[in-house]
Amino acid sequence: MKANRPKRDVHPDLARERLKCNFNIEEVTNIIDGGKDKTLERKKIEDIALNNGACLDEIPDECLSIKERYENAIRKSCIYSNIVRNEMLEITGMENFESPVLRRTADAFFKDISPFMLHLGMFVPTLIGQSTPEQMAEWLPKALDMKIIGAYAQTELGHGTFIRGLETTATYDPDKEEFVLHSPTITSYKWWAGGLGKTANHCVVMAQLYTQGECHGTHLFIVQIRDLDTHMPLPGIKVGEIGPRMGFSSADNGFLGFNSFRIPRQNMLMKHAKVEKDGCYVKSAKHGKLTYGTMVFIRVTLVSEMSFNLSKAATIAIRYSAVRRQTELRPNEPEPQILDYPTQQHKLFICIATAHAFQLTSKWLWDTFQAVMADVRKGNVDALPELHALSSCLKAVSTSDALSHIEQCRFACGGHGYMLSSNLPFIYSFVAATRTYEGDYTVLLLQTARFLVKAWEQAESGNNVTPTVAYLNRTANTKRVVWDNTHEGIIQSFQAIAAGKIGQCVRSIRDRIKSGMDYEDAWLMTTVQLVAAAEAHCRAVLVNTYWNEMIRLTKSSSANVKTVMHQLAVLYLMYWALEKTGDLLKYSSVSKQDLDDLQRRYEELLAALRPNAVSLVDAFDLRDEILHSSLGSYDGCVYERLMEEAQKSPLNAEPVNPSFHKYIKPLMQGKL
Ligand SMILES: CCCCC/C=C\C/C=C\C/C=C\C/C=C\C/C=C/C(=O)SCCNC(=O)CCNC(=O)[C@H](O)C(C)(C)COP(=O)(O)OP(=O)(O)OC[C@H]1O[C@@H](n2cnc3c(N)ncnc32)[C@H](O)[C@@H]1OP(=O)(O)O
Ligand SMILES: Cc1cc2nc3c(=O)[nH]c(=O)nc-3n(C[C@H](O)[C@H](O)[C@H](O)COP(=O)(O)OP(=O)(O)OC[C@H]3O[C@@H](n4cnc5c(N)ncnc54)[C@H](O)[C@@H]3O)c2cc1C
Repeated sequence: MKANRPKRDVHPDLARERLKCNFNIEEVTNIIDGGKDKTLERKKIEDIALNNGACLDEIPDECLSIKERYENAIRKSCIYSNIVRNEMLEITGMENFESPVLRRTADAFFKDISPFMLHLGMFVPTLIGQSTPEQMAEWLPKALDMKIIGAYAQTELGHGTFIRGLETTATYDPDKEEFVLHSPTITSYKWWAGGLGKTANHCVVMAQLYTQGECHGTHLFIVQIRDLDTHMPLPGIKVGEIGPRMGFSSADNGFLGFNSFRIPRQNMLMKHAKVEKDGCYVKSAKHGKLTYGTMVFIRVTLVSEMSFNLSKAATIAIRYSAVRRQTELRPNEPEPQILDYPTQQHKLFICIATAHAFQLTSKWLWDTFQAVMADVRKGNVDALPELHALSSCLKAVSTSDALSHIEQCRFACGGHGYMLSSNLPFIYSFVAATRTYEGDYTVLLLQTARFLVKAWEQAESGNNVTPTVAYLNRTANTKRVVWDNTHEGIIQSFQAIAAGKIGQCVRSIRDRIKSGMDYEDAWLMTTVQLVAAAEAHCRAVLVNTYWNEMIRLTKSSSANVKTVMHQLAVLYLMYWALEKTGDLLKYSSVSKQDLDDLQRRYEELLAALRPNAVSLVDAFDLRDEILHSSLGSYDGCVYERLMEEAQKSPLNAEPVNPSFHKYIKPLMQGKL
């Protein structure tokens, strides 16, 4: 059901903030979107999706039962998919079905997540990345046209991280030219796949392939699990929803078990390896991990996804902080806007800067991903290890940083930030999951660490290393870098910290081996340091990439846009330098005086950014329908919206709840 929202005048405090803006907001929006044409395209897509009000709910999702919430999510997913299929893909181009604009516009329909998200987010990319041309011709058009709806079922009850340990089996039967899928134990049940519980009729399944009596490790299979007409699970399939969780409430994450369930031979996704009719196994991939390609793709897209979520949280918290007034600074003076407190600016301006850092880095990462994939298609897999290391650490650090900054945004909104109507709890719980799914934080940083240790050893022996670790060639054999408080100096210090930490890991591993440990134990004992080293490497990549991209993208900007973009990037460098003072003292010549100076300059920068704060979040150009926030709407009518949302609580539907007569009154009368 559609809800009509009253149009209100902009709150005078927000109106005054907007008058203070000294830069061209649209120019900054264009930079964030990736160009003027991209902004226009985004607006056009948003207009198509949002101007008919289909996304608005009379009753907030959180006030519905689990079943109602799911049914409402399906209703809206169907409306949204229809718009995507019929109107939006014409604008983005069919090949850009994974366009972040489509993903972001979907947020207007779902405070939480659409049950179809994994269909477009993982099922379709797996078809594209893992199928032969014949398989693609068979399934992709149906999937894009929503004739089949898919999920990605890899994780099992007993194993998520360790893919090689998955237990589901796919045993080839040459007589019938079929694979037999089986779940031999309770721990082998698929668990978690989004959209699997109630929505999907197909899924991609990762299973151990057995043929001619031999196990060939994990491979991907496409499996129909429900009847297309009745939607009933097919015989041999046990499928359901896994139950309530912290977020993802409308995503029907599911479980799935197979009882000797048969699929045709052609349902093994055979781009990188195949099973012939007679059962002969033929591997064509030049790299053993190409079947993990969908995960790498999602890790890459998550960096931009984190920028988006952070920009939403920052917009909410900064608009609210401009309207909220609290505490007298001096007797009898009006209470200041809480945005005037430097402590509030410290919590929030880094969120704007980080959203920019992630957005600019994500575009660069996406281009790198595309280039490496183009090489892989030509048979050259040389750059895959670097891409894996890069996408792993950027996924880990961007999701982790976004999560803690979003929590800061909630803290910055005091009690009202705890209200679901602020939308901050939804954003937080969505982002909390990203730190775990598609590879847990620690696990992915340890993957990057493997690459870094090898790179360090190469650099140590005088060999050139790949571009993202090229700093090792300069710093691997240097003890401490000379501190220099310019942006170049700070970037070099981050590289020196990374090189110093990686070197320390290598020495720890070697020392442990010398004292009698085998390599595995020496590595294991060093993993706390290895995680820290990979994080440091990621920070070095982030500061360097953000800075370079900011300079490149503002080359033809107006002077004031250059200034404000520059200020944000400097803020980002200083914030992290101050967060890492212990490391700087260890790996650079920084002195206490240098750090005191840095702190003072950081505080001055907060003050310099203050007048532009509201306009900087306006530049994210997030429509109210996408923000879903009583605290963050463009007009800043915070108190009216909080009250309006409170009226929607089902508990306010009747003046006296029946439980009064049933329990409270008897208790009061001593009759219970
Ligand atoms: C409307 C439009 C929609 C568009 C949607 C667009 C965007 C979507 C945005 C948001 C998404 C929204 C919602 C999505 C919600 C949820 C989805 C969640 C899905 C999932 O979670 S799926 C399951 C994901 N699971 C994991 O990630 C498991 C993590 N584990 C692993 O990746 C691996 O097991 C491992 C930890 C990397 C280890 O693998 P293993 O086979 O044991 O290998 P090793 O022995 O450790 O390493 C050997 C060697 O191989 C290298 N390696 C490993 N992985 C890769 C790789 N992927 N690529 C290249 N190389 C790899 C490794 O580094 C080793 O190399 P050495 O040289 O050191 O030997
Ligand atoms: C909301 C959500 C949606 C999801 N959607 C899907 C989906 O659509 N499809 C799908 O297949 N899966 C999905 N998943 C599953 C997800 O990919 C896994 O939960 C994730 O990969 C982590 O695996 P795990 O749960 O087995 O954690 P575990 O691997 O058991 O990790 C538990 C802890 O052990 C630590 N640990 C594990 N291994 C190591 C190691 N080698 N060294 C050091 N520490 C280690 C981790 O750091 C972590 O702290 C989803 C998960 C969530 C939360």
